[in-house]
Amino acid sequence: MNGPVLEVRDLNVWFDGPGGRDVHAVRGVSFDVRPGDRLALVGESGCGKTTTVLGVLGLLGATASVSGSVRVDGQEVLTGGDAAMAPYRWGDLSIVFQGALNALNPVRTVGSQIAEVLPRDGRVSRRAALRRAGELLERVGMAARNVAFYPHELSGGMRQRACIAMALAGEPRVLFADEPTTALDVVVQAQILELLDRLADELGLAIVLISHDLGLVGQLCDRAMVMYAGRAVEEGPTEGLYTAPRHPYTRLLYEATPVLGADRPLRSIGGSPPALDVPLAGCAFRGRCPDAEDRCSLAEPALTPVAPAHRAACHLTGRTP
Ligand SMILES: Nc1ncnc2c1ncn2[C@@H]1O[C@H](COP(=O)(O)OP(=O)(O)OP(=O)(O)O)[C@@H](O)[C@H]1O
Repeated sequence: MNGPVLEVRDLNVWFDGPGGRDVHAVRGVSFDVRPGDRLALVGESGCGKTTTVLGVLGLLGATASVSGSVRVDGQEVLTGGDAAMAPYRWGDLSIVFQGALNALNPVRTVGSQIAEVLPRDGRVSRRAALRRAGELLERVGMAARNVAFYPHELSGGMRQRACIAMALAGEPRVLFADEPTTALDVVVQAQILELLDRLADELGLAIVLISHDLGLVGQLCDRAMVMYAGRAVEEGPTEGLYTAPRHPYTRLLYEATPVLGADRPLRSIGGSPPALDVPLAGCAFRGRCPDAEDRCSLAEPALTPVAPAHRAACHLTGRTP
C-alpha cells in the first residue's frame, strides 16, 4: 500500500499558560508520512517540533487542547480521543523520546525494561519475553546478552540503541525519533544515524526525525519541514533547503549550522522567537528577518508552492532570498 500511513492536517495545540493566556504552540501544521519516508521536523528550540509529535500521538497532558485531523491508514484518530489512537500508539506509530537514553530505570535491567513494553498476545513467559528483548537488541546492533545489563553498565550510544530497540517492540511502521543524537559525541551520533538508516531500509520503516540541526537531518532524511513559532515555514527536499532555501529563516538556520567541509563562516540568528501567548500579527519571523518589508507586518504568509514538492511561507519568495 503506497498511500500515507499518517496524514496530519491543520494540527493546532494550545497549552494553558500563566495568567490564563493560552500558548499557541502548534499552529496549523500538516504533513503526510508514507511507508519508507524519511522526514525531518527542523527548527530552533521551542518552535513546536516535540509538541507536534506528541499532539499527533495523543501524548499531551490535560493542560493541552488539540485540534485538527490525524489519520492512520485513512482512519481519523484525533477526534475520537485516546480510545481511537490507543490501538496505533506503540504499534504502527512509535517514538524514541527526547532524552530517552537518560530516562531508563537505573535499577532494572535493560532486558526487563524492553520486555515490559512488548505487545502481549496471551501469556508470554519471562524467558520468552527476554529472548524477544535480546532479538530486538540484536536488531539495533547489540549483543543479546546485554539484556542482563543495567543502564549504567552501557555507554550512552548503547543506551540509545536500547531505547530504539524498545521503540521497535511493537513493530512500528512509523518511528518518530526526537533529537536521538543529542548528548552523544559526533562518532556515536553518526552511528545512531546509520542505525536509523539501516532500520528504515531493512524494515521499510518510515522515520520522522526531530532535530534542531539542519545539517544533521540531511544525513538521514530526504524531506524536511522547517518549523518556526509553531508553524511550518518551509518544506521540501532536504538538499534543496541547503542549496536553494526559499524562506530567510531556513537560510539563516543553515548559516548557523556547522557543516563538515563547508567553507563558510558561522553566523548566529539575532533575536529570539516571538512569544506564543499573544496573537501574532504578520509574519512571525519578521522581527529577526534581514529581508523584512512593510507588507510582512500586515499578514502571515501562507505556505505556497515555490518549486516541485517545495513550499515556503514568505511574502518575498517570488524573489531569490
Ligand atoms: N507542557 C507545556 N506547557 C506550556 N507550554 C509548553 C508545554 N510544552 C511546550 N510548551 C511550549 O510550547 C512551545 C513549543 O515547545 P516544543 O517543546 O514543542 O518545542 P521544540 O521545537 O520541540 O523545542 P525543544 O527541542 O527544545 O523541545 C514552546 O514555547 C514551549 O515553551
